Amino acid sequence: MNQSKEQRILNFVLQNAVRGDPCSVLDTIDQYCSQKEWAMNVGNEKGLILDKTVEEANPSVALELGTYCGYSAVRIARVLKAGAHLLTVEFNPEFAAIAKQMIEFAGVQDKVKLLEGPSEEIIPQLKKKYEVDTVDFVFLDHWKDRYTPDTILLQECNLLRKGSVLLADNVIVPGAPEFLNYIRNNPHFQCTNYPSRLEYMKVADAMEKAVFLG
Ligand SMILES: Nc1ncc2ncn(CCCCCNC(=O)c3cc(-c4ccc(F)cc4)cc(O)c3O)c2n1
Ligand SMILES: [Mg+2]
Repeated sequence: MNQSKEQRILNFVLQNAVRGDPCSVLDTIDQYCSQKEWAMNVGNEKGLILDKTVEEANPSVALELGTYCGYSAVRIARVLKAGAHLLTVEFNPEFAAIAKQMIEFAGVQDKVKLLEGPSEEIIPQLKKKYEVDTVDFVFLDHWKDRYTPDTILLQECNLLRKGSVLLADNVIVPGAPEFLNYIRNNPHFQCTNYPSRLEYMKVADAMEKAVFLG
């Protein structure tokens, strides 16, 4: 059975990156995906925006929707303060298995909890099943038409607090026009747009930050 692209990315990391060194894992994924096979990791350019946003938010509890191969989970976990943790949600079992190995190889497994299932099922379970009070930071990188319903669901489940930071990937490509319309016209959120490039391509993309005002 021939390998998937995601398996090839993981194998390239296992053979070329330094175990326990998150930066070398990120650099190795970026090297493979820019030189060999494109993949939908947030990448290094938008990754720098992600780094700065996470560092500024300095979250105790972070949530990621759409783990994929674990690139942004490693990216986020490596800048979390002691005792903080990331919950990352992935519904594709093959991607979840790849991401689990990627996170462990990078050595950030103690900071990351990978939850398998669709966001719409996991979010309502966060308080009772995963003992979450509120989330301080959310990275939206899953189905682009789930950004709005899941932002509403987070509010309905009382998972946001005054100052919670949402950061959405791909608001230009593939695009999340309905989310931009919702969040920019919602008085409970303060929005900022960060123009950038689509990962590994000379194509414009952007990230949108939205701070919950309570
Ligand atoms: N509800 C739920 N709950 C949990 C879940 N876990 C996974 N999923 C499904 C996520 C499916 C992948 C989402 N990501 C993207 O589609 C994506 C695409 C591109 C892209 C592609 C082709 C181009 F030509 C240009 C750009 C670039 C990106 O950076 C992207 O992030 C879930 N859904
Ligand atoms: Mg993305």
